[in-house]
Amino acid sequence: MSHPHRSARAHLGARPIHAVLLDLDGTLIDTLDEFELALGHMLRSLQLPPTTRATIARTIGKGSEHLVRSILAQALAQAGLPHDEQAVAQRFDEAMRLYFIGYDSAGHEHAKVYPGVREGLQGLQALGLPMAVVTNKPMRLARPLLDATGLAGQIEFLYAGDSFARRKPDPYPLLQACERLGQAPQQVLMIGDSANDAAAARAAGCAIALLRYGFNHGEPIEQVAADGHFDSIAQIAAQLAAASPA
Ligand SMILES: O=C(O)COP(=O)(O)O
Ligand SMILES: [Mg+2]
Repeated sequence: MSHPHRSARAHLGARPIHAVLLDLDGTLIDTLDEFELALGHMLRSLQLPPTTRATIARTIGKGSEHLVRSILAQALAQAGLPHDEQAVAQRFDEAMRLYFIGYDSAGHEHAKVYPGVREGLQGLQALGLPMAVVTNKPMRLARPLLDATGLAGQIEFLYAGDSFARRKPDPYPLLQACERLGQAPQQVLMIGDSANDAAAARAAGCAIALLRYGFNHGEPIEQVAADGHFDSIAQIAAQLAAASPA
């Protein structure tokens, strides 16, 4: 589904916006509880010490392999076990398997859609903007989450962390999404919560709006250059609408 001939009704500053790409974790949905349950199951099963929510929040955003590898290395270190690359590699496949089992059994009742998301997506839809999700989360975790929260109905499609060989901060998935939406990247707005999203958007030539409530690898999001920093997606929709010519 593409909308290439519609004239722009939405603007961010002087830039006409014809479509929107959305990050998932930390942008649409607060998934910290699910991550905590899944990693808790993984660590308990491996008889390793638990991690903390703050550590998880700092480590989310670069895909499941990165998350599992980092948490595994830290838990091994904490247990006084070897935690070099080789030691981690030895347990990695089993850890991933346990992580997915933990994630599946966590269910989606813990997933919290952030305030202003449903209203914001409706506002963007009302401006005639087609939307797609571009996440680093693997498809088998991302798809059920969008279905369970009812957000799937508002987007055209989902590209996940394993949809392509390259993922954010590489611009490739964003460029593929722009092409499928039939829009030049310069007229597409990425909405995200991290430096990873911003780097991918910049490299793709997209505009980038960053949310203050997500997980920016534990760093203050204001430090990441963007076309705007916002408190909610509803606020972004309002700004795009306000800047639109009548
Ligand atoms: O699963 C992750 O690491 C992050 O996913 P995101 O790209 O939706 O923030
Ligand atoms: Mg994110």
